[in-house]
Amino acid sequence: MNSLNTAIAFDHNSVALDAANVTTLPQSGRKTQVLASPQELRQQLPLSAQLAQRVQQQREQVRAIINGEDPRLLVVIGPCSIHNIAEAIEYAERLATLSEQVSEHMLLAMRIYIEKPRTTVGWKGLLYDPHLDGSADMAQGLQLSRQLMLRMLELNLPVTTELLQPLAASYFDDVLSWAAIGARTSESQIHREMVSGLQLPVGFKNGTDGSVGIALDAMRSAAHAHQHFGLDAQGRAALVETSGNPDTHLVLRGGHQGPNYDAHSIAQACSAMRKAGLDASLMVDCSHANSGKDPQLQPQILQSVLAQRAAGERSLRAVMLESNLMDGQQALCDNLQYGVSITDGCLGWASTERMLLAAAQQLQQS
Ligand SMILES: O=C[C@H](O)[C@H](O)COP(=O)(O)O
Ligand SMILES: C=C(OP(=O)(O)O)C(=O)O
Repeated sequence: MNSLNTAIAFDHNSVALDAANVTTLPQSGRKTQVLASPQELRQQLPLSAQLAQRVQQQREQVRAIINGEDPRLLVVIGPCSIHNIAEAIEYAERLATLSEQVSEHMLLAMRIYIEKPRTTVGWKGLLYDPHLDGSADMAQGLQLSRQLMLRMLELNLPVTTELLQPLAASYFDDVLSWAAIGARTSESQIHREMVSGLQLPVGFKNGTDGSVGIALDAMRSAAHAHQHFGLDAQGRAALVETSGNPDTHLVLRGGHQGPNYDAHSIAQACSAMRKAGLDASLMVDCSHANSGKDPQLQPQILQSVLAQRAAGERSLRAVMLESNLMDGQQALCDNLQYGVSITDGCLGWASTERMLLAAAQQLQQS
């Protein structure tokens, strides 16, 4: 077992799994193990009243930016995925310091991405496999993920993530200030239903093929009340009733045809949103298909967003950036380099800091 995420200061007593917790349904081909319920995890790792108030304030700030009432730029930034808790905390401490320096012009929120949607197969994230060795210790994945998010709140950083597995959302949604629905799931009714029950701002990404329409349909669906299948607080199968989420927006992340952050693509997206009766509120993802997965291109994509804002484009309210302690990416192996992503390539800290300080100055002048 890789000891990467066991030798840290968090105390993480995994929920003991005994034979009674392991079941195989007849003729199903599936073995199941019982995990802590959302309520149990929240009781074990509670959000204090003080931090709960902080989350409410962070959500209000994100909402105000997304709805165009606060002129600052929302910057959702951090590693493509979290695989090492100590590295994530070091990154967060640096980001928290930088956040204070740029707060007049930008709201920095950290990516705590614990679930990764894979094109085919691959490591699926801290939640699923915290030891990085296929042992799938999800009991510990749940604990480590929530502990890390609480630590981010103590550092005064808004916590953001991609909500990939709808059944996992209630383990974490009380601590989040913003969430993404990824390119591979924006078209999914199940994800739209989940978003309709969240009390936080959510960005729907355009599809991997570049289609923006699916994200706009998603926003309209998520604004509605739904009844759907899900979990209750005790982790039992439940009918879930939601009231609709009005705080959603579009995330442009490029597609198979190339980037979609240029002025023409932005104008097209805004016009489609208005035609659909939606507020034209956009985040540009400077990574993924907008950068062709070259992390070093992210500063120039951010520059394009800033130039468009300076030229009067008011729909550009947020950006996403993939950044880590060190540049680049590495394959998952036994001898990992410190601070380097094991999923998509990231911009290293030195370039990240330079980029954001320069951006803050530009925003001041515009
Ligand atoms: O953001 C991360 C990746 O782009 C996404 O998880 C898909 O990764 P994959 O194509 O390497 O599976
Ligand atoms: C997987 C991600 O993005 P996308 O859904 O755009 O591929 C991500 O932001 O980590």
